[in-house]
Amino acid sequence: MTETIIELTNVSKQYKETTAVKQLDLAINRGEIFGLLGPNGAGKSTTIYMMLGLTEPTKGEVHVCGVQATNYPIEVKRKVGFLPDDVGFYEDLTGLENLKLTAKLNGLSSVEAEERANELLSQVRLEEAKDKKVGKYSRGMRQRLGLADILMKDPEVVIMDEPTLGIDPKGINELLHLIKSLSVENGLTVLLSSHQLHQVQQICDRVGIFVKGELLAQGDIEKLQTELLKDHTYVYRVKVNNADSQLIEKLSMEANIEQIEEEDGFYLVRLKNEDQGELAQFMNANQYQLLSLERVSYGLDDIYQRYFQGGESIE
Ligand SMILES: Nc1ncnc2c1ncn2[C@@H]1O[C@H](COP(=O)(O)OP(=O)(O)OP(=O)(O)O)[C@@H](O)[C@H]1O
Repeated sequence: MTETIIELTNVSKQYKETTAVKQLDLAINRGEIFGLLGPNGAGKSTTIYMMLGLTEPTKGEVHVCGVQATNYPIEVKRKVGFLPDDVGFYEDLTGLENLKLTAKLNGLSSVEAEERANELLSQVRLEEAKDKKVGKYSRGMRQRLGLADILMKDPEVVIMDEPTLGIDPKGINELLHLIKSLSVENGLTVLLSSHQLHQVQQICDRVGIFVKGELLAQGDIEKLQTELLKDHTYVYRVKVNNADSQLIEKLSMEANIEQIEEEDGFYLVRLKNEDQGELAQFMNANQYQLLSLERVSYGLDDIYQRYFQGGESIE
């Protein structure tokens, strides 16, 4: 049976004139990896801070592990591990020494701390670097140590804000696979934010697409594909020999035309249905010489790049 572990109900966050998050309903299930996907400024960090009880929603309710996050942030902190942008470690101490300190702060004895720290270092694949000073770690290694640090308190949920930022491609792959295996092995619920579709696509069970504070679509990648691609099924790339300034205006008055834009000397025309014959007829009737007419097939990545990455919302 699925159990909701993070639940946002009609949540909005207003900063003066900026609406950072708008009427957000979101339910994340225990054990799943959920990706908050969206361009910069979409409202991902604000949403995460509200889940952690670090900022108060202007409207709506946030529950995490059954706790009302806004009123009980300390309770939430006990159950949720948060990996911030850059975890503050003692740079002059080794990875192992840093983790042992965290373990002791969590109430473990010296012997237990040593044992648990070593266990976690091997889980995050840092055994070989455990005696190296953290100041010498790469960003990817720091993030992995950060994960070990939050796993020390056995959290039910791990939340990460853009965890792969500033890491090289190999490090990104290692971190993403590590997140996936930690979630599977420990039954951890993971929420991570990212502006990179191909990253969340690799490991997330479900993804929510955020644009300008609104969750425009959510579901597994397959569902997102279907939902987002359905609006982009009938797109044609058209080349006209004698195009003039009136072409777009005239064409947009045709019944079957949903949208038209110019790109690199071509027209990209989105039709309401498959009837491309109407397009050819229009050109003929208006004395435009059609040089080419071809169907464009989009992938999810194309749509994300085109309509979301730039911060525009889909029509
Ligand atoms: N403390 C604040 N005061 C005023 N406006 C804010 C504050 N925090 C965020 N905002 C605004 O709210 C909107 C959402 O920001 P948020 O940081 O949540 O987006 P994001 O998706 O996490 O983007 P990024 O990846 O750039 O952090 C932005 O327009 C931002 O400028």
